[in-house]
Amino acid sequence: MKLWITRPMTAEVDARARAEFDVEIRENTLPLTAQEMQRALTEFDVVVPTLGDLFSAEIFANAPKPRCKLLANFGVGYNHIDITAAQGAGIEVTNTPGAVTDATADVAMTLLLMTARRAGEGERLVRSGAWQGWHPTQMLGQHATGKRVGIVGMGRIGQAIAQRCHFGFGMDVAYVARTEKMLEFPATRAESLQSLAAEVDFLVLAVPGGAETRHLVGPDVLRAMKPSAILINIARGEVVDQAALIAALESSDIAGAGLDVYEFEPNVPEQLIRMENVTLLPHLGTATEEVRSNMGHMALDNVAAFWAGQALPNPVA
Ligand SMILES: NC(=O)C1=CN([C@@H]2O[C@H](COP(=O)(O)OP(=O)(O)OC[C@H]3O[C@@H](n4cnc5c(N)ncnc54)[C@H](O)[C@@H]3O)[C@@H](O)[C@H]2O)C=CC1
Ligand SMILES: O=C(O)C(=O)CO
Repeated sequence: MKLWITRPMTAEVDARARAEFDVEIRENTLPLTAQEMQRALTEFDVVVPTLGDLFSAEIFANAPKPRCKLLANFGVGYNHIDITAAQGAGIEVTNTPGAVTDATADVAMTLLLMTARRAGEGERLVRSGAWQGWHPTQMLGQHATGKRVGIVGMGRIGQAIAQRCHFGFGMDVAYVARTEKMLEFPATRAESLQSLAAEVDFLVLAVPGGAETRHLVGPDVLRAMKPSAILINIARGEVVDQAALIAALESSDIAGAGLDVYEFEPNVPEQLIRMENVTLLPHLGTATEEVRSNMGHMALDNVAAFWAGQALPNPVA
């Protein structure tokens, strides 16, 4: 079996891959080009892609009889792969659920606290040398403890965020979901995203990306939010209509935003970069050595199961 790992992984994952498989590890850290995706489908039996590798229907259509039989995605989000087209081409897809959950929830809390407490702005002030010292009304932010948080996408990460908000910060938790969730702490299911947006201090996005959630948060939802509210997005950039978000921030319809992901990643609009009330992180959700190793092992477990003819541990859809 020929395996292609499309980015360098942590040392332990690379070492395991080399020990267990006939593997080529691509040195480049940028997304695959269309030509490389064709190569992935025609020259390898199994490929480990990741976010940014846009395996569109067109890519699969251009490789009608692919050698590749498994895309073992590195990451839980798989909105960059057209699953229907992959399956139509006889290619299975797996992902890495669970390995990412706590780290991504931690980054959601980082963004929430940094934005509410103006931590990025404060850091920039200290580094600039312009800080003139403490005084009672210096850089007043928003108190987070005891406030109301609304979670959009009450899955693994959404629930881990809700848990942190409830147990760590005594927040009131509300959410939108198709079904009521059985949780170990109190949380209210809102009737709609619009009504949730209207009643919370922090609106946190944790839904998968893809056509179904594209621009889920647009002008209507942003207008419904309180002027004091903060939007947090750790999901996917396109879940938010970025132009509408910029407009809402510019007209003070909302108080701020904490973003780990962007609609046209890694392109971040100048307007957002200029705003002091926006915290901007470079898609750091799972960026720890431990978590990236766990994700890599999970992807390789799927590869190994596939090659042994066993049931795939983490098939998507
Ligand atoms: N910033 C980062 O580095 C990371 C971002 N992510 C993103 O987070 C997403 C969620 O991951 P998990 O929690 O593991 O997935 P999950 O599948 O456990 O949870 C997603 C939840 O969203 C719900 N949902 C889907 N559409 C919805 C809608 N329109 N309204 C309300 N709820 C909706 C689903 O029913 C599910 O409960 C991933 O798909 C990925 O895009 C994941 C890991 C790291
Ligand atoms: O797992 C994902 O979906 C990510 O965004 C990065 O870990």
